[in-house]
Amino acid sequence: RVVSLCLQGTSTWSEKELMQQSNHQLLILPLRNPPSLFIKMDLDRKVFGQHLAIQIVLRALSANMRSKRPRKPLVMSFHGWTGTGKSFVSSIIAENLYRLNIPRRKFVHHFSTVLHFPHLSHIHLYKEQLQNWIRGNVSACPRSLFIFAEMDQMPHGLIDSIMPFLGYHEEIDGVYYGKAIFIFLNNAGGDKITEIALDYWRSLKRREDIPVKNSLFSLPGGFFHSQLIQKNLIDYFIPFLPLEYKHVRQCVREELRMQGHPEDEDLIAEIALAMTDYPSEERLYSSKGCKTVASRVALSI
Ligand SMILES: Nc1ncnc2c1ncn2[C@@H]1O[C@H](COP(=O)(O)OP(=O)(O)OP(=O)(O)O)[C@@H](O)[C@H]1O
Repeated sequence: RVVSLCLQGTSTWSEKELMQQSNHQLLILPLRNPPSLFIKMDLDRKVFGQHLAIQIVLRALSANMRSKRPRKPLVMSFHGWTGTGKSFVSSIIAENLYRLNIPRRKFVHHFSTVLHFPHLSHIHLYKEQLQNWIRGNVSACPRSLFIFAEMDQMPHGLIDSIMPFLGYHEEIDGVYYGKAIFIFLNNAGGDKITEIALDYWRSLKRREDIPVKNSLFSLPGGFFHSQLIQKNLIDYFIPFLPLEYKHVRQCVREELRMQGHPEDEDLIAEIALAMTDYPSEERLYSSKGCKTVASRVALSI
């Protein structure tokens, strides 16, 4: 009966009231607005070692959501080593933007370069499909969230094809894009971020003291040759720091809890120690972040 769902506005309908509306063609669902309190609680509780990323994400979201009619869509680019929480944070954002437990596939669109755009020779087709997908979904639901994984492997021409949607336009062919949110996930820049974190550590400074405005965020290489950068369409470059022993311990503890096992301190220390492998001398960071924690816990129990 619910033909189309859409997330909009600041309505405070209850779930029951929403269900009563469900015979309408278009069901407008309330967004969490302002979202920052809920997201902040979730990010602070679930994400370890990423104070910088959390801080910037929260500022970015509240700036965008505060405005009734943002002048451009919010575009954030997450950078960092594998397993540091880029996808995790984007799913927390997705979960928190919407108040109800309704399938999020209507509003949250995930693209994986490897999965969705595997053949370079089909790039013209992909461009058209991608533009149509974005246009169609934003015209149905202005507050749509688009998450692009493995952005650094995406063919440049393809990224550039979504450029018109990311800029300052009142409307394009009758569609307003200012409420859409785009998140790009990248490993590009991860080594540089680690280098800076390491410098801080070596000069006995706390990583929490790395300022938000740091040169590390003018990141090089990979998809940065794209027009997205040259045209300044990315609003925030968000660094994900490499995870330390204590963060991996937190991930292991959380994983044990999730898998319903007691918190075995020896096992927590053993897994975290085995995973902290970089640099080879100091063994300060986990080069896989928390990515393999779940399987290691499953294997060890
Ligand atoms: N900072 C973190 N705090 C808590 N858990 C984390 C963190 N980073 C990673 N994890 C855990 O590890 C899993 C894998 O991390 P995630 O997929 O977010 O990494 P990623 O940075 O997106 O990696 P990749 O670059 O390989 O895609 C998450 O689902 C989460 O359970």
